[in-house]
Amino acid sequence: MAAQPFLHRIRHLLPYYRQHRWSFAFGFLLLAATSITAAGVPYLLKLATEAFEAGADGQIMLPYAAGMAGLALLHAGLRIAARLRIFGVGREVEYAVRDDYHAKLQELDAPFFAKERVGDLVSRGTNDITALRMFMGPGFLQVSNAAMAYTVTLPLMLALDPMMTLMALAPFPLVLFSARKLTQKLYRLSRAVADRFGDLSAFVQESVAGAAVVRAHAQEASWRNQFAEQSEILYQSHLEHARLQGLFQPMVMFSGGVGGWIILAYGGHRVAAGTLTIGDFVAFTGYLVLLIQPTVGLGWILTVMQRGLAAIDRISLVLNSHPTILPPQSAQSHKDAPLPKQAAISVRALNFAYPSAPNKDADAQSDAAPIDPPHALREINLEIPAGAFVGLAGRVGSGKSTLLKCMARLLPSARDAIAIDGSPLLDIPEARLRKLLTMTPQESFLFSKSVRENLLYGAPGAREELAWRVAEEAAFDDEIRQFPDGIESLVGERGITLSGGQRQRAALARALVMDAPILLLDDVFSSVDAHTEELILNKLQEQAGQRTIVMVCQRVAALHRADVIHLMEHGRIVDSGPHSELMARSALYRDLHLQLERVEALEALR
Ligand SMILES: Nc1ncnc2c1ncn2[C@@H]1O[C@H](COP(=O)(O)OP(=O)(O)OP(=O)(O)O)[C@@H](O)[C@H]1O
Repeated sequence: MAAQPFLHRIRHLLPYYRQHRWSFAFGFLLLAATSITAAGVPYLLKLATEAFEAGADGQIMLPYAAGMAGLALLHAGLRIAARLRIFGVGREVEYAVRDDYHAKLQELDAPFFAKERVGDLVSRGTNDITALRMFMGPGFLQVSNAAMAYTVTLPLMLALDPMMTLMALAPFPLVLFSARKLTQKLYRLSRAVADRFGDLSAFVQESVAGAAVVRAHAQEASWRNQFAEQSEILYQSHLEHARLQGLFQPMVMFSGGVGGWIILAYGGHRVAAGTLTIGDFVAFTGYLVLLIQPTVGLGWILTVMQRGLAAIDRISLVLNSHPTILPPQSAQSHKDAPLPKQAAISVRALNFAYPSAPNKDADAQSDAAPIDPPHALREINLEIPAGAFVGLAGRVGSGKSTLLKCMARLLPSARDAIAIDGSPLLDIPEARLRKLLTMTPQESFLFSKSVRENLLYGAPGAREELAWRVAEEAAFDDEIRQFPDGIESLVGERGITLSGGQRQRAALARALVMDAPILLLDDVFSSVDAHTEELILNKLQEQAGQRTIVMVCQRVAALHRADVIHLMEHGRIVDSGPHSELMARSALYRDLHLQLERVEALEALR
């Protein structure tokens, strides 16, 4: 990564630079004016000294003093304006990159999130974007400042005395040489700090999300030790980074100091010998001081730039990622077509394998042949007529959820593998697909908003009556009435203030709001008692024939009601038929049924 050309690495930033190019150019002009006004002060000092030498009285100093004060004021004003302009652009770019980063996260799909850690993604979106702003704002300002200071001051110094200029700058090549040498190391350490910070954020995120599990297994001490270990690694990375930075900064200051000593020794000797006027000597010293500040800042600039580049590389990993399911090319034909009341689904020779998890020892085993991940779905063929009530049954891990996710286009499939009403699933525009089909996943995720906002999530402008209607269909309305603030009660982050069964019914009601012709339900009754489940199924069955329902279910009562049940085993559909037929001919189904009945009988005893 570090070897990639600079422009290639910052290519994501170029459009933002382009967008603000006039602001940057104006900021740059202001900086140029700042450097010119700064260089004016030593020149006035030279004139004043020369006038003094020529025997002028104190009165004649006044215009010089006033000129210097005026220049200093102008200099301060210009510098403030330049900083405001360039820092402002840095903030604007930070805002836009953060927006794009968030939009990209919304666009990416399940396979991307399967390999990334939430905490690390948060760290990229916060910490790294802040580093990026430092790169774009203060970093850019200091680089431009140094460039302008050298461009304006060096010719003035050379015009005064080329030999003395060369002597004063003699230590600087050493600084530039060491800066070049240190850059790569500084990048490596900056990247390590950012990566370790990402690791720690991911750990903290997991700690918070799994706090109850940690406590339930009495693992607090071990978890604390693991945190301390991660924290120590980050601390060491910071320390190593600071050591390098600490080495460089004094070195630059020392070189600047050496330049000053040379001027004093050599310049003083020249003044004494009468080959240099005191005025030129004073001006020369003033110019050198103007160069020392940006040169001393070089250590800081290098750090900010390398940290910024590390941040760009980390953010680019996300911005360069693409969803595995690409938006359809032939969206036009669907654009204005009315939604059907019901829709049929056909699945042909569908195969699916999850991508294998990244191998931590990949480098060590680079010669080993990659292991093909096992297929989660194999040769699935299904015809689900419009308005059908279909059940999917099978042992744990047999592929039921994967099949539903493929149907909902949350996981990728071959172009001709799944069709809705004859149209390939991949050709249906996203907005239309989400109106055509709603899926309620196994883990019901709720937002930290009110119950009403959660239920109406898919129809934000809808009236409260709709929320109550779907809540009733999901047998959730009575409980909502008992909440302290009724339908306006907050559900807490991820629905933490609700029971598992309440969360499931809230998620089901949220899906019902969409009123889609196809409803895909992934085990939404697992935490709901048998009586409540019965109520919901009755409601759903009242709509039988009106919408197509495909339901993964572990409950006997639900399976009894399905028109047809597809029985899955090891990613295949091994049998299909209504409950009675499967009971008569499938040992696997009878076995499963028996297990489910036992579980339900135990639940009834509780
Ligand atoms: N994100 C994933 N990455 C890799 N493998 C996965 C992933 N999700 C599921 N699998 C694997 O795919 C197979 C099918 O899983 P799936 O969740 O579809 O089963 P299921 O029948 O729905 O199980 P359950 O009844 O427990 O929900 C399993 O072997 C599982 O380990």
